[in-house]
Amino acid sequence: MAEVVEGCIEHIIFRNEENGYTVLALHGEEEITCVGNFPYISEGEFIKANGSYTEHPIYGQQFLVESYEMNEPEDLFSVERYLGSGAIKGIGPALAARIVKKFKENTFKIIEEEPERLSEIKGISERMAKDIYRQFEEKRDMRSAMLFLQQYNITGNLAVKIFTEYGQKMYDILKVNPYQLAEDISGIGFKTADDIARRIGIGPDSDYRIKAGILYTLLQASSDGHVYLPEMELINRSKALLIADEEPIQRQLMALAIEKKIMIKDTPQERYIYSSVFYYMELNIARMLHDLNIRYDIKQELVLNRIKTVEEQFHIELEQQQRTAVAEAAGNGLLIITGGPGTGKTTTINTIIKFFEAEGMEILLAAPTGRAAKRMTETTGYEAKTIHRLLELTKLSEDQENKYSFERNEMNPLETDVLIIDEMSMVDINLMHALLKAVSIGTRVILVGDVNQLPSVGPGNILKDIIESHCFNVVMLNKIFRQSAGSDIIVNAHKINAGEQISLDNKSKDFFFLKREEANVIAAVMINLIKNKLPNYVNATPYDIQVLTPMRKGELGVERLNQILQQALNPPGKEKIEKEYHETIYREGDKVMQVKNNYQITWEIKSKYGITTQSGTGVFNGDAGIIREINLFSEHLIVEFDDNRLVDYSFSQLDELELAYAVTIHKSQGSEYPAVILPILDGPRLLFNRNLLYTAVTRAKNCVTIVGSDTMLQFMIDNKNEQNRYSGLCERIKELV
Ligand SMILES: Nc1ncnc2c1ncn2[C@@H]1O[C@H](COP(=O)(O)OP(=O)(O)OP(=O)(O)O)[C@@H](O)[C@H]1O
Repeated sequence: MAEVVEGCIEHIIFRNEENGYTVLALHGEEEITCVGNFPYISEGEFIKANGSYTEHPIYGQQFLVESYEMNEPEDLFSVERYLGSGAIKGIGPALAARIVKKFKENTFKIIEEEPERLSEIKGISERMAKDIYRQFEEKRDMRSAMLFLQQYNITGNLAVKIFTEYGQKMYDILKVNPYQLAEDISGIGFKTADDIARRIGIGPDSDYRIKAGILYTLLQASSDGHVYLPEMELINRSKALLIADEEPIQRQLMALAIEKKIMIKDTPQERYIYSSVFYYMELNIARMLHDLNIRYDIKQELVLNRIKTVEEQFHIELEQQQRTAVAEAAGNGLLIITGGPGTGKTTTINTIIKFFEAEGMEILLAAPTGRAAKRMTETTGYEAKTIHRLLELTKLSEDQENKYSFERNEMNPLETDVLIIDEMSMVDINLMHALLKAVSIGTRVILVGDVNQLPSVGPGNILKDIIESHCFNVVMLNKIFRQSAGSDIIVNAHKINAGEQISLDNKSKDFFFLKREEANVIAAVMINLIKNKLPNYVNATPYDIQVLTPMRKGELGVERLNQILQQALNPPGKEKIEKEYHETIYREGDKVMQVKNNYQITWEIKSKYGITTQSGTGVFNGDAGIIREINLFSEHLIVEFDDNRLVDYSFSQLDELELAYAVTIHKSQGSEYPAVILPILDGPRLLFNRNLLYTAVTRAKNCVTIVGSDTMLQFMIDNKNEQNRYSGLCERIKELV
């Protein structure tokens, strides 16, 4: 039942700064605990709140606030309390008492209308009087802005961000073009802006709306990996989003092109539409690649001698292709090395490093993810960084949450003679652009990767486009070495890639197929494998065994499998604390994965006495860990990642974590696991392709077990149709020749 309570905020018990969720003690006729969304409210202020009483299992009776308004404090005691509460910096209880004693019931009026009179009070200078006035105004403005935005369901940090960005202009912008918010403020997308626009009464055919819808459609396409869209596809998608006709969309396309927000690229066959940012990125990448591609005059003999030394050192003989790679690396500014698992990429990189080292050259190594960089460090014996670290990522400012920039760029390039990047298939257009900007001409750049892996999560098809342009030196390694040839994981990966049948007779030591035709049976088999069969076989813990699945949804999708596997592998227990967040239960002992890059979050490594011995920042998309501790009172949980790194998450950051008993094959890119289980039964035909299966199989170091349907497995091997990605880099590179 809706009720109204009124009173003074005695004490703020808890506040989540992210979303404004607050627990406070309200002093009215009686003491009430109120919970709800109260950003920007201070102790000592007066509110009148609508809501209803609820019973919390631990904290007892609470008043759940749905909406509230500010009341001016009425009696002198309350005015004094408010002023002295700390709400206005520089005024403490003693000064508040003096102010109220002098101005009595006119106190607020004086502050607002004749603030200079405050300096009549001992202890307040003219400057301070001005400052009090400014703070008072700011608070009032911010508060009215908060209340205004609350009508549109914008609360917490987001509301503060909007007001901080626009100030008093906020009202005009909201009235005329709320779509501006989607462009200026991270955290507001087209949907939110459209929602605000509708409530404000902006018509569905407003020019601003159509333009914003087109830009949003391009943005959405980029989250599917596209760099541009063909015109008709863009129009059709925009029509569906905006529920509008083609004509106004065509018109606004032209307007956006004039404003230089989009670029139109005509080809003989089709017209492509880019967001301007991506268009220039693509163009610059193509140009920078050409600029780097310088020929060096290196004596073949020298190269051969060096290779010989390395061969003696490692007791191997390089294959012809590997030799070519070393010679090309020595003689060219740009080289691409590609090959599947076990084809000797690492061995080639190591020889290249030795060559340049002997030449006295500086060498830097990097890879796109933390895990890939770690692996590169292990296999080369030289420190490899993530590309982000290499480029010295910095945050622009505290209030611009997701805006990052790199210290290393064209003004301050990397100081090195040689740069080797591994796992290039995971590098998207943004990262490639940032990377190349930081490389000066004359640096030798060696890009290594497996072009048959799934393309990057972010937009673009960088590695493939560079190779297919046929404009640069590419060495393809395709021989599987003897050591690797003993592994059916590697042999089968190559067969899958070539569209050949693989043997499913289970005579292998590291590649198994268990035919099951029902989702629940498949789930039960997987549990048995993880709990009982595989740990001993691969000498690993159940946590090291990773289930990889093609989809998020469905009976064998990530979401359902995580629930089933959580229940089987980490069931609830008296001693295990859990927290439910957005319909997921996070429980102590759960396996979780960070699902976005967070460069700011800190980690610590502690000694057994609990003393921090090492600390740093950054947890990256794809990093997996275990929940060690959940604290319901402080609303935090602690996750332990690789190398005993402990990371403290507040509950409001739980969006960054997902259960990771099962993860999608897409998310597993760049990671390796001792053992992988693949449930393959049924799903969208487009998704079930060779590329996906190949990526999944190559994630396993020691053992792959496929559980499911052999027909579907064969279908995947036969299905060469990769999901289409619109990317124009290959063309841009060719155009510049
Ligand atoms: N020329 C060679 N002669 C003999 N063995 C080789 C040669 N080159 C590589 N190898 C061996 O083949 C195996 C695979 O090589 P390497 O690790 O370099 O391949 P890779 O392409 O990096 O593999 P992955 O992508 O799976 O890490 C290793 O055991 C390596 O020692």
